[in-house]
Amino acid sequence: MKRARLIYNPTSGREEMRRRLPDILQRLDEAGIEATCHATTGEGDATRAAADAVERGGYDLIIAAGGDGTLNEVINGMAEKENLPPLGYFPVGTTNDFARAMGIPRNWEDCCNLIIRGELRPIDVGKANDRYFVNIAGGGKLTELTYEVPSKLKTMIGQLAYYLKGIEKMTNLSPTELIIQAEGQEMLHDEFMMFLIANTNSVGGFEKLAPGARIDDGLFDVIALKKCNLPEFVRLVTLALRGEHLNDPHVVYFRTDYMEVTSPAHVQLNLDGELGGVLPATFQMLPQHLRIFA
Ligand SMILES: Nc1ncnc2c1ncn2[C@@H]1O[C@H](COP(=O)(O)OP(=O)(O)OP(=O)(O)O)[C@@H](O)[C@H]1O
Repeated sequence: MKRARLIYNPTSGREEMRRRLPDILQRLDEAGIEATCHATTGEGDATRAAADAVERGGYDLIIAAGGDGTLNEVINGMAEKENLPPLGYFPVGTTNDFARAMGIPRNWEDCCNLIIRGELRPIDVGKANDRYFVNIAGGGKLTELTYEVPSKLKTMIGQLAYYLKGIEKMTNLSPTELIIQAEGQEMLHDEFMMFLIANTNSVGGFEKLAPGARIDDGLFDVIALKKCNLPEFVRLVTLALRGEHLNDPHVVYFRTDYMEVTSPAHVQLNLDGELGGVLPATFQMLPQHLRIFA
């Protein structure tokens, strides 16, 4: 028997794990994986549970079940440790950017099969100051959308909640002064609507925002949007839906494995859709730091 630690957020998405847990445990058990469970109780709990599991040892794999927030917390609990077991993931959140980028299915049975089959893929992990992210880091007014959507609203209406909040945000857009210094790039000092540091090509449901980003290439794809007005912004969103925004003069795009961002303003950081501290920040790539069933 293999031993797994399953860390799940019972409130994720439409509270799917609450209903599916017995089926999942049964399916894994039939395939020789005995899982013990930890239901998260609030912010930071998945990080503690994952760190505990790695420290205690004896687990052949760790499984995270929840949205991008839960996955991010589990990775934060694991990333600092040695001898990391591989990670499985049940994407039961609202947006599930990471799962989309990795081709991890939403259906619980397919997810179980992926873990049972045991095929592993190495993934890059980004480090922003002392926290970790796998999908995306960012800052600027536009990126504040993700953590302003209340959890109850997400449970009720799913992804629509983000769009509603986005429309509300667009009416009071304001730029932020940023200084961006990246390895191998000229220093940028300008007013930006936002900056994004992508590790995968799936960001906020936009599959083509960072079309060249690869999870295992050891590089961040950095996209920064310079100050623009509302009509310009709407035009850029339309271009971004088609993946044709990177050559626009308002858009700065490059790849790097290390960068520093500072600002005279108070700028909150967004890491995988959750609050992740404030600027100044250094962003460092940890190439192929984790292995995931995918
Ligand atoms: N029992 C709980 N009750 C309320 N919040 C919780 C609980 N357990 C964990 N959380 C918090 O909920 C946050 C968001 O959860 P998660 O990302 O799993 O789901 P989601 O918000 O539905 O999906 P997505 O992030 O894809 O929008 C987590 O980062 C965690 O801090």
